[in-house]
Amino acid sequence: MRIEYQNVDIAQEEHVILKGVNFQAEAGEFVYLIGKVGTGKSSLLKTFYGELDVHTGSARVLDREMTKIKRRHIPALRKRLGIVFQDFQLLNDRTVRANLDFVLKATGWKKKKERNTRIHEVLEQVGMTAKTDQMPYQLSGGEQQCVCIARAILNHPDIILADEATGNLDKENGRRAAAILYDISKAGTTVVLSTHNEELISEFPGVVYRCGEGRLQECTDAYTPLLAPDAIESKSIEENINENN
Ligand SMILES: Nc1ncnc2c1ncn2[C@@H]1O[C@H](COP(=O)(O)OP(=O)(O)OP(=O)(O)O)[C@@H](O)[C@H]1O
Repeated sequence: MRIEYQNVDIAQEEHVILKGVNFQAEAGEFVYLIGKVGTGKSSLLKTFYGELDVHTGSARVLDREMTKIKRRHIPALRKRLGIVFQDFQLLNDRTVRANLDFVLKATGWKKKKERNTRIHEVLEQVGMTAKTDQMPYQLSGGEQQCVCIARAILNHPDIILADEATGNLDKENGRRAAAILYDISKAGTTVVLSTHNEELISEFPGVVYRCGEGRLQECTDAYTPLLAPDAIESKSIEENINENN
């Protein structure tokens, strides 16, 4: 198991946002975190990369117990995670290549030739090699998000955490970002994607967790009727939609 939480409370300051969280994600799994604004999706993701502390229950991320992790061990953990934010956070004063090179240099890639090869590989994976020497502001939002995904996969992370990675994008670009993340998960990386766009779930099926009313609940099965043609035939679409809400 790459992430395994048992009975973990997620709190902001003194206020518990999610109580008794149980959450699991394995290698190669595509996991959705869904739920209304302010229900705790980002807070939960932040605990996975040590941005928000947890103190209760058992909270394993890779080989670390997050309730006991020391500050000094967090950078090593983060090297094994790829993090994709909604607001891109690319460095606007340098090209796509230089953005990616910056991360490689900071994570110990000494040889320029190897860095360039890796940059080419990740940009190819997200379909962005044509934009290698462009500045971020010369790219569309969707293209910038693809570069962010490329940046997140540079060091072959075990887990990708994507917080509303499709949220600022129009429908087609959101779909494109989700498709890239989905392919990455099929190659063995665990992907956890928080999203408001529940339409993605039918196209890119995965494990679904819903945040709401201070709890996190797995509800993958609630989506199976929408995915299985037999189940859809035996019920009206309205019935399926009502069931899933
Ligand atoms: N730094 C903070 N300090 C105090 N409270 C916070 C902080 N960040 C978030 N919160 C509160 O925690 C709750 C959960 O916020 P969180 O950002 O995790 O929700 P979310 O489900 O990710 O929302 P969204 O869909 O808008 O991103 C909200 O009530 C929010 O006001």
